[in-house]
Formats: sequence, structure tokens, C-alpha cells
Amino acid sequence: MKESNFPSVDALNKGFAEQIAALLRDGIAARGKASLIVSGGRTPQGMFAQLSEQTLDWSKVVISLADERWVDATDDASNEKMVREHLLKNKAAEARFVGLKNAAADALQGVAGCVSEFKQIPAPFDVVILGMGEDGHTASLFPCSAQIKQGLDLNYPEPYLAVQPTTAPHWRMSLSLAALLDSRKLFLHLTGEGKKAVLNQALTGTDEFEMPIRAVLQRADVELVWAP
Ligand SMILES: O=C(O)[C@H](O)[C@@H](O)[C@H](O)[C@H](O)COP(=O)(O)O
Repeated sequence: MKESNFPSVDALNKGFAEQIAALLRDGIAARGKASLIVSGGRTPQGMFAQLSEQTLDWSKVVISLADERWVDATDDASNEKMVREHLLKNKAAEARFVGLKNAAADALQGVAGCVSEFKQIPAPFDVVILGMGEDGHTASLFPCSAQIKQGLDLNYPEPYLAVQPTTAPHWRMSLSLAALLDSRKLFLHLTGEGKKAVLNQALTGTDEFEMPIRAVLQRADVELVWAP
């Protein structure tokens, strides 16, 4: 696994944003458009602010989510809300955003709507940015969920699945592992010693159901981007 270790979170936020922008420019130059799949949570927020200032033809970029909590886009738990606040502003406001929360009453009923929207996102994805929880989940592929076997099944027929974690609130909509791996460049974005320790624990084992991040580490060419 390639590692890009930065001396500080501020340095990571700036340097990583510049690296992502360069990859998006390359995708636009090669194919006339580019796709960026981002994760929610706290880690990416500072980097998003830097990325929003990068100069590129954002009108040719489609941004979507690796996963979403099944809450309204006005809810503080919404990844869409976080992305709109931290990334879809400044120059990046021109990008097209494809959210995962739709009008369906619950995530299980929402899958069909997400699948029908999926064709709007250029694939293979140009850039996928994954995070990781303390339990080794990534996107919403939670080890505690009843849906984890489906989520890690590379033959799972749909790009999205509804997930009910037992260790975190809200039903989720998540890209499947197979969909996440359909990418030209895959990053794992972590900060802090605690997440590094969880990653080291993941690297010392192979059971993907115990720590789903292992499925990414073991099946993909993923670049770690980390700062203390
Ligand atoms: O919806 C989410 O929460 C994310 O997609 C999730 O997979 C996140 O990347 C990790 O939970 C890490 O979250 P933090 O960055 O907040 O630690």
C-alpha cells in the first residue's frame, strides 16, 4: 500500500486537495468528465474546504457519496449536508452533486431510486476517498450489520445496499465493495494516532467480516493519506 504521510492535518488538507484536483483534471482531459466519490464523517471536512478552492472545470465533475445516513439533507447527521457545507462551495460549487437520500420512507425502499440515479456518475470513478471507523468499517460497510456479507460480495448485483448498523445510529445507504473498487484511484484518508492504530490492527489480520476495511486493503491498490 502506497503511503502519503503528512507532517500535519493542515499540510494534508492542502496537499491532498491538490492531488485530488490534479486527478480530476486528468480525468476531464482524458474523458471530458470526472467523478469524485467522497465519504462523510469529520475527517474530510478541512480537506474539502481546500479542495473547493482548487481551479479546474468543476462543471465537468460529478460528486457523489460512498454512503449516507438515511436522514433528511437538513439533518446534522446528513453526509449530503456536510458535503454541501464544506465542499460544494467556492469554485467547486459548479460541480454536479448526486446525493443518496431520496424520498423513499426508508433506506430499503430507497435502494431502487439510488440505483436508477447511479448511471449519472461516470464509472470507473476517477477518485474515491474512503474513511474508516474505529471498528474497521468503511463507507457504511459495518462489521456489525446483518448486510455485511452482501456488502462485501463482489458478485452483489446492485451498486448500493441499505445497511442497518447496530453500533451507530440510522439506517444507511452504502456503495457496495464491488462498486467502490470500480475506481481509477482509491484513497484511504485517516488522521490521528488512533486511526493509525486501527489500520495497523487491520493490516495484521485477514478476516474481512471482522474489519471490512481489510476487503479494500486486500483487494485494491489503495493509497493511504495520513497525518498525526
Ligand atoms: O457516513 C460516514 O460516517 C462515513 O462515510 C464513514 O465511513 C466515515 O468515513 C467513518 O465513520 C470515519 O468517520 P470520521 O471521519 O468522522 O472518523
